[in-house]
Amino acid sequence: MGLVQLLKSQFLSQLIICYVFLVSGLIVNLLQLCTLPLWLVSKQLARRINIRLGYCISSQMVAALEWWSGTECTLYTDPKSYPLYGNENAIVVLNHSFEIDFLCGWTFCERFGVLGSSKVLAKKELSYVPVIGWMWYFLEIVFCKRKWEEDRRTVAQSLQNLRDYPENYWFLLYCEGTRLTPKKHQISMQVAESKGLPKLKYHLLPRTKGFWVTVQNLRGAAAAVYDSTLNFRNNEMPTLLGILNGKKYHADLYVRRIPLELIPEDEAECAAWLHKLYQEKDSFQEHYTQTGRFPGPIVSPPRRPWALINWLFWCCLLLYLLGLLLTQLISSGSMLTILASLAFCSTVSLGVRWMIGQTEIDRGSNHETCNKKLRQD
Ligand SMILES: CC/C=C\C/C=C\C/C=C\C/C=C\C/C=C\C/C=C\CCC(=O)SCCNC(=O)CCNC(=O)[C@H](O)C(C)(C)COP(=O)(O)OP(=O)(O)OC[C@H]1O[C@@H](n2cnc3c(N)ncnc32)[C@H](O)[C@@H]1OP(=O)(O)O
Ligand SMILES: CCCCCCCCCCCCCCCC(=O)OC[C@@H](O)COP(=O)(O)O
Repeated sequence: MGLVQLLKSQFLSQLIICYVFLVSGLIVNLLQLCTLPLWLVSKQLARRINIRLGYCISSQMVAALEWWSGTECTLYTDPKSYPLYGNENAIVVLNHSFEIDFLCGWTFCERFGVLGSSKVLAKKELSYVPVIGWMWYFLEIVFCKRKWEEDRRTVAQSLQNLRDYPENYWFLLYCEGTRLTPKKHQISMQVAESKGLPKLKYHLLPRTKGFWVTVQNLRGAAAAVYDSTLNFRNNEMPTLLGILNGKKYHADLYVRRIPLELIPEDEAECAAWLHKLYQEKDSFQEHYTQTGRFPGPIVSPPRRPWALINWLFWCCLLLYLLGLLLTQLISSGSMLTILASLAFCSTVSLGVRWMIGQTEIDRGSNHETCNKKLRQD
């Protein structure tokens, strides 16, 4: 193990990264809160400011992936579609099999200049996660309770609000609705069987309602669906803790651009279209397993320096302040202040560990396994 790798694997290095992320994140959340009155005066300006503030947070995680762990991301796509990426609104459909799939998504957003404005249909529980969840509130992220009776109205309304969004965005949709586990896969394939649908080997059966409502409400605002299939080389199952440890992974993403006009308007036809899409996605994963690559040419976008620059800025500022604080602490010699500082460090460490827990599949929800309709079936 080299010296740099040894440094990356040290608890202290990781604690510093977490401290910078948490403290800068809370500062940004506070600044976002301050933009609230501006929404009344100029909504579009408030949105543009929040895009940049949001970037300060999400790009730190991208920097950890790209610069700290050195993870490489390869894009397989049609060169004719490439110039459109980042220059139009799009709905991204991505497989939900890995703990850091969202982070790989963010990396591509960063490389195409839409990181600050990127959107997702996220479960409501994530809106309570400090820093990220609170940031999402100001970025008009669409939350769902995964209860269609309630979601059909709220999700449609939130999507309508995005129609006049001032900057290009990608709207991410995990149609599988939850992360893939063997148990969830088994149940999902029982549902497929009961509906007379072909079984999928690498995906859960897609939930079609969210996709339909998204396409219908963003028709005319989004130009295309980016069908995206992600996998990692060497059968790796990457984790956020691995990234913080400085472990390097290699992600491969296969993207097909499908103009939105090609997607049927009728709900049942749209659902059938999505099921067919997932059968195709399954065949791409099979191809990957067999050959170690996706079909089509590689057109990889380079990483940009902005995420690193933002990260270095926050590191310098917050480590300087921490240094000042520690110097005062040591010179004061007060036992109480020293104990309070230790308690602060432990809180940062535990707080971020809890946040990282949100990304862990083992701690995931039991959505699917406790689906009411399924139990009735
Ligand atoms: C060039 C580069 C391109 C791309 C780069 C890639 C990406 C970058 C893009 C953007 C990045 C942006 C942000 C990323 C950052 C962070 C994201 C992090 C995480 C957030 C993700 C989540 O939180 S995922 C969870 C929430 N999302 C969803 O659930 C979406 C999918 N779900 C739906 O659409 C649902 O339909 C619903 C939520 C709208 C409603 O759910 P509900 O459960 O109430 O309804 P159902 O859909 O289940 O309806 C009932 C029907 O389902 C059938 N059923 C029952 N059991 C199952 C089962 N196990 N599997 C499948 N189907 C089932 C049931 O029979 C009913 O059938 P009907 O025939 O009656 O419809
Ligand atoms: C700079 C690095 C600092 C690292 C610490 C940051 C930790 C913050 C992480 C919070 C990110 C929250 C995003 C979680 C995304 C996710 O994957 O959600 C799961 C859902 O889709 C589905 O949930 P489930 O039904 O449970 O599978």
